[in-house]
Amino acid sequence: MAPIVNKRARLEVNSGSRKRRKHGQEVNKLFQKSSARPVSLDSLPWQEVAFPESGFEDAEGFFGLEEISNVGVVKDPKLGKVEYRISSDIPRSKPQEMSNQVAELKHTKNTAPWGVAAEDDQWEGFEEFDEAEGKDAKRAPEMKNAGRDARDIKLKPKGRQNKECKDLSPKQATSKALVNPFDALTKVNDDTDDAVGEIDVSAWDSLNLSSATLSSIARLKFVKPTSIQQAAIPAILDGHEIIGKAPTGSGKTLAYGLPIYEHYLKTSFGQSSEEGKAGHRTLPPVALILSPTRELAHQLSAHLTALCSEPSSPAPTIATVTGGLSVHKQQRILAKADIVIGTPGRLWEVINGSAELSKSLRSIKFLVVDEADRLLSEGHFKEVEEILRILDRGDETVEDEPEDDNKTLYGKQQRQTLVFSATFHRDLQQKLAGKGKSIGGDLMGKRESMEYLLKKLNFREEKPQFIDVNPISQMALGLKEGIVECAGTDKDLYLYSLLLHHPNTRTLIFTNSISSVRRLTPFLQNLNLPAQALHSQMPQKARLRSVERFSAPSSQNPILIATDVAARGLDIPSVQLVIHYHLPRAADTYVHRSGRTARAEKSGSSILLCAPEEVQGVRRLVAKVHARNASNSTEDSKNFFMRTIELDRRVVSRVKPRVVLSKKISDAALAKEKRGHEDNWLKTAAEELGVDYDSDEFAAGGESRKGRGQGRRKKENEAWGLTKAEVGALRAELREELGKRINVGVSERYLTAGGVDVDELLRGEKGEFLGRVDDAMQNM
Ligand SMILES: Nc1ncnc2c1ncn2[C@@H]1O[C@H](COP(=O)(O)OP(=O)(O)OP(=O)(O)O)[C@@H](O)[C@H]1O
Repeated sequence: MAPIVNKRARLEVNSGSRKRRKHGQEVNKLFQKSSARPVSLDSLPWQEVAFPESGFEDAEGFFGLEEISNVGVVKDPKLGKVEYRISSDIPRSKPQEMSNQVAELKHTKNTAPWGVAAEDDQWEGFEEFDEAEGKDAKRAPEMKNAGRDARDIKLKPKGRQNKECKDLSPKQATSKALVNPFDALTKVNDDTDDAVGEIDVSAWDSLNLSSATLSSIARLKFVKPTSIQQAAIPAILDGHEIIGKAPTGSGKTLAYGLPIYEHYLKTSFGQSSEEGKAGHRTLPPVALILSPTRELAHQLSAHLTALCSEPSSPAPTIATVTGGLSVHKQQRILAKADIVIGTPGRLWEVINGSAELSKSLRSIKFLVVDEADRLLSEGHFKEVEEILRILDRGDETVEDEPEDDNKTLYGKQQRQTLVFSATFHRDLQQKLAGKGKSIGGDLMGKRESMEYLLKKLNFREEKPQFIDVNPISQMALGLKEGIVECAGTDKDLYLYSLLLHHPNTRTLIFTNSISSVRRLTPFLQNLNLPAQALHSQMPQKARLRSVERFSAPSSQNPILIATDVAARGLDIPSVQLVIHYHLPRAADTYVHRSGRTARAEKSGSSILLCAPEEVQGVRRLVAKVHARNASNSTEDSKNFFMRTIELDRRVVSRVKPRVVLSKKISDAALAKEKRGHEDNWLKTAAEELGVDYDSDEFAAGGESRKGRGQGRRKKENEAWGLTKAEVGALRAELREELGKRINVGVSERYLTAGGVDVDELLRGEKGEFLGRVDDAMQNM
């Protein structure tokens, strides 16, 4: 007879006495308590039952059986499913103890060798599970395999069963169209499975989450909910609509992600076995999540995938719909999705062309608008509006439409709209908070209003709940802010010097323009710094590749130069430094850019390179961003939200030659590239007009033109005019410069050993604020 693979949970090792039976029942009760946590089958230290030395020869058929002690099997009353639980009230057996127990078992006469105590088996749930859900294809693989012939079962290495499932559900694995660079960011360390059992998540108890969700949270090792999660989750689970405001990096994604998952689980277990047999959920999507950028959409997808990868629970299919990928492919993926995440433009394109998709999205339970102030701002709202129009289209025709089961499940009237951001415009915020007059100075403009938001988003509730977990500040607590003053023409020099002062630091540099990203990337690469570019005109794959390289744990000294496409929502672990190469155009942009560091209660620095012509702007910025802080601070502290950082001028002047050389080389390459594009364009235009085109003549004409930009054009022409040999010579010179030591005084050392303690400067032990907040406010 072929061996059977099976697993059994065992509460009591020995059988027999009434006393022991009673103890077993008491133990079982402990597993019903909320402190008992669900665990995934694979995370348990299953022990193979050793073949008995004597007396049980006829037990051959049970070879391959694995057992576990002190694990309860209980039925989750909320989800109606059976699960494995461990309790901190019951000490877990160590492997050694377990093998002792097995040894003991071998000599216990009336106990079967595979660990099932003949009388004392407290576990009665398996049969119930089999009966109720026996045909459900979504059961944990081990459960499905129980009792089957091993020839039908693809065995995985012991202790690593279902590993792929941990990273990605099978459905996700097959539907995944593109490698998501954010997968690595949210992947849970598989090697610490055992430790998962030790994570105490009792701090989440008050949120009333199902044990499957708690199990996921334990796997993510989130010991307690963040403030926004604590406040928003119960309200969402109670069916309310939410406008949530919380600082950057404070866990807003899971504030809506957890209720979505909870709802998904609830409705999935409610599916009929016929639907289960079909291999995927046949219900419409649970949620539609709108994101302002492609990168954020992919990151949200990875974040939710990590949450929803509980091996013993069904996993939702998450479809990410962003520009840069094939519409048809995305339509196919979307058709099977349980959770849809997308950027509004592409999403609209994809669903607009399909009546079926539009129809199924009209039945969503949750509409999430992440980074809402951005998505609802002028210039971006149109596409969101189009999507809302599609979602609500059925409203007028609802009476004519035949009754549809899907609608009764997530009827349009039951849709919950959830809106989140770290920043909201001042007027809107005031109105949402139900306060009268704005105290002024806080972030934000004038256009938006409560009525505007309510009207635009078609909230079902008359007044959604406004949750603001930190009315004082949008900035993360662990963030230090600083300013480096320099001439506008010296920004490249100071940027490089600053980077030298931060060796091995994951640094994100923000600029206001794509052309600056294009220029600074080769400039830093020439200086042997591994800079990556990110801007909206890059092809999608290159964008994802840049993020992937920047966030790879193995990257040394990673640097990403980006436009504000990376300012919102990106959650790249261990970004320690954000540099604003240009003063951001709006105060909320400054908040979001700076929020790429100091996330999840970590610390980080945000440093602004400030040219004299930007000083007024910086003062206004400080006044806006820190106004509320200032009004809550003591007289002494309120002047120092941002500190000036004095870089060692000797260092700066010594690195200048290499900076000049690197600039010349990158300018030459860019000028040639630009001229190449222009030439092509002009040649085509000239051909169409039937005139001759001479590029030198055109360049000379450009040079002779007077007015604004003349100096820049002249420089561009000079850079373009450099020959290959001249560029080669510059490169050789630069190599030599880079090989030189930077002598910074009495003790000669490489700069990378850390000449100036920028952190000390940011702590305020040196340096002084560029402008007083109160002065700045007077100047507004
Ligand atoms: N309860 C928790 N405990 C510990 N870490 C958490 C918890 N919830 C979320 N995190 C982690 O905190 C980080 C930031 O979360 P998230 O990206 O959701 O922040 P956010 O508030 O949306 O930020 P932003 O405003 O910049 O978009 C993530 O790495 C996430 O995994």
